[in-house]
Amino acid sequence: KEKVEITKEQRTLMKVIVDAYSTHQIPQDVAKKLLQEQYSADENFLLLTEMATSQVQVLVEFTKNIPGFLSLDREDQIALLKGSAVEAMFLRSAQVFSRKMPSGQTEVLEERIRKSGISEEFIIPMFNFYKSIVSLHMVQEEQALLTTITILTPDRPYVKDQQAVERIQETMLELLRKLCVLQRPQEPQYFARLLGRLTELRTLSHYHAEMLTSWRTNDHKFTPLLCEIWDVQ
Ligand SMILES: Cc1cc(OCc2c(-c3c(Cl)cncc3Cl)noc2C(C)C)ccc1-c1ccc2c(C(=O)O)cn(C)c2c1
Repeated sequence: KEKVEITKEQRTLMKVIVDAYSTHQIPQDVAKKLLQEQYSADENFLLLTEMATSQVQVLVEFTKNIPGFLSLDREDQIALLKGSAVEAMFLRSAQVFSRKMPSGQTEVLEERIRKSGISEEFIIPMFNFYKSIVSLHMVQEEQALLTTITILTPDRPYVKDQQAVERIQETMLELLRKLCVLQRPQEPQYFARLLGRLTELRTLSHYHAEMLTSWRTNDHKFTPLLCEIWDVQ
């Protein structure tokens, strides 16, 4: 039986990442709007756009706290953020469905996503993904590390120094592997299941590109930040 233990520096790394992950959250006033605004498809789209914009700001702040990220080439930092934003946001929005948000916000959020002009062909895989994340019952350390690993994917478009990204990602993968072994000794495949979700995320981000196109053909507007990070308009 492999004797797994977390080293002191791994514990420090874990604390930095989890603190950053829990500190940067969507502001309450944005989340509260979920319950207030009325329910038209346009109103829902507008709210989701506002949440996505806020989520990107949260994501940028979180990423800056990933040890080693700011020492990467600046253009590579941008390429990693642009390449991973949708995947990180799907992970984060899935986690909203994992932990019940206060006062029925989760149900309202689901309704607003279902009624925001997204066609059924994308709604189905999106909510299947949410279910697959909920079923993992991830703890916060796992959520934070899985998001970090997604951001540090070396083979995103336009990344020049992939080795530098790989080195940091490997540190995070090793830490997550140990955590899984320690937290779930009865589930030896749990780490592999977590990484399997990253494959699902890639598929979702391809669907997402089509979602954006169909929204745009219906003349939906995005915010400047979303246009920049998603290369639309
Ligand atoms: C729930 C959602 C949706 C969202 O984007 C909404 C969108 C998406 C899209 C879709 Cl629908 C689903 N997943 C990922 C994408 Cl990126 N694609 O385009 C849009 C907009 C531009 C219409 C962005 C962010 C959140 C989100 C995330 C975290 C929290 C949170 C917490 O952490 O406590 C509390 N609240 C209310 C949250 C809301």
